[in-house]
Amino acid sequence: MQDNKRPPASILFIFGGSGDLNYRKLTPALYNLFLDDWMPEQFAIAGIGRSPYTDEAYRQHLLDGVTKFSRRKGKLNGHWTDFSQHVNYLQMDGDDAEAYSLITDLVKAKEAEWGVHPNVVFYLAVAPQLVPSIASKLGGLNICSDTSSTRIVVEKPFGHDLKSAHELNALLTGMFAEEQIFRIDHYLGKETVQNILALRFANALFEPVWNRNYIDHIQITAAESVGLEGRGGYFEHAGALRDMVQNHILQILCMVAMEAPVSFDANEIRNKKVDVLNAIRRISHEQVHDFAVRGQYSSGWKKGEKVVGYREETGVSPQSNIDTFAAAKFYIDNWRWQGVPFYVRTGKYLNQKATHITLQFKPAPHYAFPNESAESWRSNRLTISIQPNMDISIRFQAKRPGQTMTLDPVDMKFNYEEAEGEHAPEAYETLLLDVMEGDATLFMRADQVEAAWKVIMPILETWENRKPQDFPNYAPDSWGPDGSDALLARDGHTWINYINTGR
Ligand SMILES: NC(=O)C1=CN([C@@H]2O[C@H](COP(=O)(O)OP(=O)(O)OC[C@H]3O[C@@H](n4cnc5c(N)ncnc54)[C@H](OP(=O)(O)O)[C@@H]3O)[C@@H](O)[C@H]2O)C=CC1
Ligand SMILES: O=C1O[C@H](COP(=O)(O)O)[C@@H](O)[C@H](O)[C@H]1O
Repeated sequence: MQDNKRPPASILFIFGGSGDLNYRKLTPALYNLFLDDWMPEQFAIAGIGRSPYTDEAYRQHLLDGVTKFSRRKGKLNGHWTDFSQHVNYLQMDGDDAEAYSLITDLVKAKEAEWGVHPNVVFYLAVAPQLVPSIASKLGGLNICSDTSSTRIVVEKPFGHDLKSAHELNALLTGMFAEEQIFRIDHYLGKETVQNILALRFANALFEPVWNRNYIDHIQITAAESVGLEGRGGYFEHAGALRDMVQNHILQILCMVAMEAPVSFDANEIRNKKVDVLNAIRRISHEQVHDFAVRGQYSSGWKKGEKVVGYREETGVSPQSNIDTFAAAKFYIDNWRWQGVPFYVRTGKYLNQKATHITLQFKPAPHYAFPNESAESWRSNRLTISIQPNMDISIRFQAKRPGQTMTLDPVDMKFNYEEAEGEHAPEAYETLLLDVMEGDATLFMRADQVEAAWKVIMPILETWENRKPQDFPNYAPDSWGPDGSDALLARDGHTWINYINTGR
């Protein structure tokens, strides 16, 4: 057992307690924190929704989710009964102001029972249109004026565009202090994403070459092998650029490109990241065609199974112009990154589930190896695999054994799980623990969210106004539309598809 410093006494209210996110992610994460001894000594969890559940039926429903989705799978360690005694269900409509007395009553009861004033966390795992109504009612409760112990967690998507994100920020910051607001981007809770900071700033080895003098270009891929999984209704109002690039991919890009922080203070890290977003070159609507590519999948075959096209998915318009694939090229106009393109892409139904970052180094200044092709320099790169593999590998040229000076690309690899010998926590475990501890480092600040929207607005607006002539334009199991390859080919590059193919 680790010697954990547990958070103080806490009550978590989960709006959307009867929903999918809680079932699949939040409760499995909380239960894992409990098994790993990270939950507070005194804690209570109240799921909130309109659906009727008795406490017992609700706990049974959550156990089903834990059994299916916990990283521990079958090894649940038999402590569910202990854990579930801390869980209750509050049947209430978030739009009904009167019903909020259920919340204040529970806080008072726990305060009396525990003899301490607990931290109170309101987790809004509900559709975005419900957030303003619930947040305003919470903002009116006395407990929310205690800025040190009451927190509100807001799920993605944070706004639909720059204007709505700005309005939502105004509403939230009108009721809560910024330090009470935790805007989730679950990629920031992933171990391998956090490890980018350790790799860069805990080692003197990499930082000297981490700039325009040595790096030719950077690729960030967040490929998904799954399709919509019944989320067509949501995706029709989102698209891949909104769903993945505005948040997760731009946050990864910030981790790769930011300057060294002076400390791990939440605001210090977030200042450095927002500097990156503000330095991303704005592209005009006319330039979008040269800098971004969109795609939508057709029907076809996925690992031997017939799958329907996006336009045939439930909840999707047969004429839909929504992007299920997005790729873009960004430049960061600052001293470190001037002239270095950052290529990013994401898509549904692609060939692999693979999220990775590749830093392609420049050619050596003089290449005295006559047997090698002009392209050999491309073998010099560093790849950070975020998922499903969790590793960092450096590819470089080495001499092939024998009497001639012939080179082969070889990989030097660090595998996170092999090295650490234990299962890494899920992103939501890390983030929920941080919320209970009041550490906002891995959460988005208001200005970060808006700066990220500013980066993608020209692309979004252009795509919304100019309908694509060629949708659907990629097949399931592929790597996206031809235009995505053309985006890099124009600069003389190709996508590095999957680090484990050995290419
Ligand atoms: N599911 C996932 O994997 C992910 C989800 N998210 C985000 O999390 C949020 C929730 O998503 P998800 O769980 O999938 O959505 P669901 O549709 O599964 O759940 C919605 C929840 O909201 C509750 N709800 C709806 N109306 C009210 C109301 N008037 N008062 C109280 N509760 C209400 C529903 O409960 P009831 O019907 O009982 O009232 C239900 O619990 C969304 O913002 C989504 O984008 C983000 C990342 C991943
Ligand atoms: O936020 C989202 O992320 C998931 C991908 O998350 P991952 O942790 O499995 O990589 C994506 O499928 C979903 O569309 C999006 O809303």
